[in-house]
Amino acid sequence: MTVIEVQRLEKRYGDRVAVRDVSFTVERGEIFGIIGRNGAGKTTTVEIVEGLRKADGGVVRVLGTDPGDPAVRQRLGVQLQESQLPDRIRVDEAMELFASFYERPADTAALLAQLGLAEHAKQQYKRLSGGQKQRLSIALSLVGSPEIAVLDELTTGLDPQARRETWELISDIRDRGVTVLLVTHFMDEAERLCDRIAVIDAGRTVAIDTPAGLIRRVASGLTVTFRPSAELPADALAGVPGVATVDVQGGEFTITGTGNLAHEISSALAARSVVPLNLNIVQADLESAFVALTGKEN
Ligand SMILES: Nc1ncnc2c1ncn2[C@@H]1O[C@H](COP(=O)(O)OP(=O)(O)OP(=O)(O)O)[C@@H](O)[C@H]1O
Repeated sequence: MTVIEVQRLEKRYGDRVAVRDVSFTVERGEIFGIIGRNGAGKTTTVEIVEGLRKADGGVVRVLGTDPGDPAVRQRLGVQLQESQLPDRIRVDEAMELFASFYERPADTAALLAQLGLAEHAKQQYKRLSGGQKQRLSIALSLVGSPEIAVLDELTTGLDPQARRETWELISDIRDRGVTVLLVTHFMDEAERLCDRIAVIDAGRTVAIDTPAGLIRRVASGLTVTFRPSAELPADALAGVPGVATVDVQGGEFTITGTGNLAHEISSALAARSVVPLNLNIVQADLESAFVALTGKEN
């Protein structure tokens, strides 16, 4: 069942076009990611889904109705940006305050416990660590027992351990039946967490697929680099099985392709009595797919 539908969305700020043509649908129970580099239009898109901004063109439906509809807002959990809570508010006070906005609030003490914040309930917001603040912002987004949680740049500023813990938390939220719309510019986060991903570039959706599907779409699964131990013509490996492209820069060969690429290359080199020095084999990941799809480093 589709819970969010975005078709040909457009949004301008004055002369600046922030969103040109964004379309995607989110199905109930999935973690749907939106990835793109800074300024691609991700936040503008989700703020329209949240009912915080109005679209200039296109169609947006959330749970079958307009995103601004108060009944929809009751069913949607939105993550606050860090600066939006007063320094002195206590964790439990923030939870009670946000719970009061909802008709069907969750048990705030149980939610704090689930997010590992029970022992910080009486602490002031300003005294929390970055990871604790982030967990509180997730707790606040869940306080209304939402069907959909919209999380924007979830792990920015967290250390690797806190990032991993946050990822587990998001998986848990999904396992409890909440649909998650996740905005991120971290490729590892998207690859690890999301069931499907929309890639947004310069205000347009350029691809929508599973992480594995996006990776498969980019031509080659493997990249092999090495320096030959002896003179090797640039076209020496062109006909080797699995080889898609060969590039030589400053004596270093970079070969993309599929299949048993490293073995095939080593055999071809051995036949010429050449040894591959500094041999490196890299499996394609979402980062490389993203670069191939958008033509830019993130
Ligand atoms: N309130 C605003 N007024 C004017 N321009 C804006 C406003 N908000 C965003 N923009 C511009 O719209 C474009 C898209 O911004 P948006 O924040 O949606 O992108 P983003 O993909 O979320 O980027 P980031 O990852 O940096 O948050 C950018 O060029 C941005 O400068």
